[in-house]
Amino acid sequence: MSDDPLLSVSGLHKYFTQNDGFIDRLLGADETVKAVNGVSFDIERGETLGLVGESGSGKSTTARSVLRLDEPTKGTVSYDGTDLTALSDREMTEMRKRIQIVFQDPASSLNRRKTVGQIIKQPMEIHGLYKGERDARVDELMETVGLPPQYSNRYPHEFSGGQRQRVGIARALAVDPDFIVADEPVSALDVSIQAQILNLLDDLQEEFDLTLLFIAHDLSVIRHVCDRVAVMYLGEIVELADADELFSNPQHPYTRALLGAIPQPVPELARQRQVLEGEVPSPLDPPSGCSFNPRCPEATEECTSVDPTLDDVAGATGGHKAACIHVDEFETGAGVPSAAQDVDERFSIENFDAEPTLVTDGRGDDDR
Ligand SMILES: Nc1ncnc2c1ncn2[C@@H]1O[C@H](COP(=O)(O)OP(=O)(O)OP(=O)(O)O)[C@@H](O)[C@H]1O
Repeated sequence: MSDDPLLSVSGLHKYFTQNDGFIDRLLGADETVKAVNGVSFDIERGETLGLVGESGSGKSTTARSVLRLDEPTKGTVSYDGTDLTALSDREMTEMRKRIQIVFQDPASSLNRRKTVGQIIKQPMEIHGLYKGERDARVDELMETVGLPPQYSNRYPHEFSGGQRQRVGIARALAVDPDFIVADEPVSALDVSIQAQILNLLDDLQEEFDLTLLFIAHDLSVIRHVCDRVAVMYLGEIVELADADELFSNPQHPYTRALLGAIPQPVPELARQRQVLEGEVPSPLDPPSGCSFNPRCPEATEECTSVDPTLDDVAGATGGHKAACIHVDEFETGAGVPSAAQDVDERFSIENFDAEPTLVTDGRGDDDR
């Protein structure tokens, strides 16, 4: 870690208060959803940090709180030395030129009534950028993301799912940001199209010197694009490591279980894997002690009362941390023997060079 990360998140909390009904409010019966509960991480310039975990673990809320799309309850978010949580709304709007987001579902995140050209142009208009050159810039951005510029006057429904996500990426690039949050950018897409979009993001990162926070629930996707990975469970980071280290030497039982969920073609290895049973508990009523203990195959009595902190893994390199009181008792590198190899095969290079085909029949569903 350098002393000068682009993004530094410290002690971030986001609690939602639920008191839906009139009676609840009258009785003061608030219920607190601890969606993000004390998360800290840095992202270096030019780095891609992956945030992974099951649905409901708090990944999107972490990203939204970093961008102040949800106001953080507590904690600091330092971006290039500026504490975002202390900025006025006007200052934050100004800062959003530098920080953009790509959403999961391009179908719902693009305005159906606007042409893709208008959609890509809009951030430039909001921020008063590229006056007089916006049309030319739309064409250039469409080319950059692999879409023919002559289709800029078409509507989102005339494009396929993968192409719509390219439009979402072009929109994010329009204001020339240096940091992009990609919130499950390929989850809604077919696997072969996922590879194209991941490859595009890889290329763009290099071309535009981007720093990325990449959110996914699928470790295979994370493996392909991320330099480092933070594993989230019930609002907390339970493991943080370089991507190679995480895949070859997973420490937290939750990470091991997530790795075990990656499809395993070798029957012998498939039998060895840990199965993750049950669901993420409600953040309205988290378990005491380690929040993973009710589902953890390694849990002991102590785990029901001791809340583990995210500590350095003994003997590991590259800032590998895990939040588990039993971590030093586990066998090193004993996660899922060929998980890394499976993932590499799934996103093999053959999947990467397919040219996008534009949908011209108006259905726009050929590559989802
Ligand atoms: N606006 C909100 N009001 C109340 N609870 C919320 C709100 N937004 C999120 N939550 C809750 O916070 C928890 C974390 O949700 P979040 O969407 O951040 O998880 P996630 O890991 O991104 O999952 P997913 O992949 O399904 O989006 C969930 O229990 C969710 O129901």
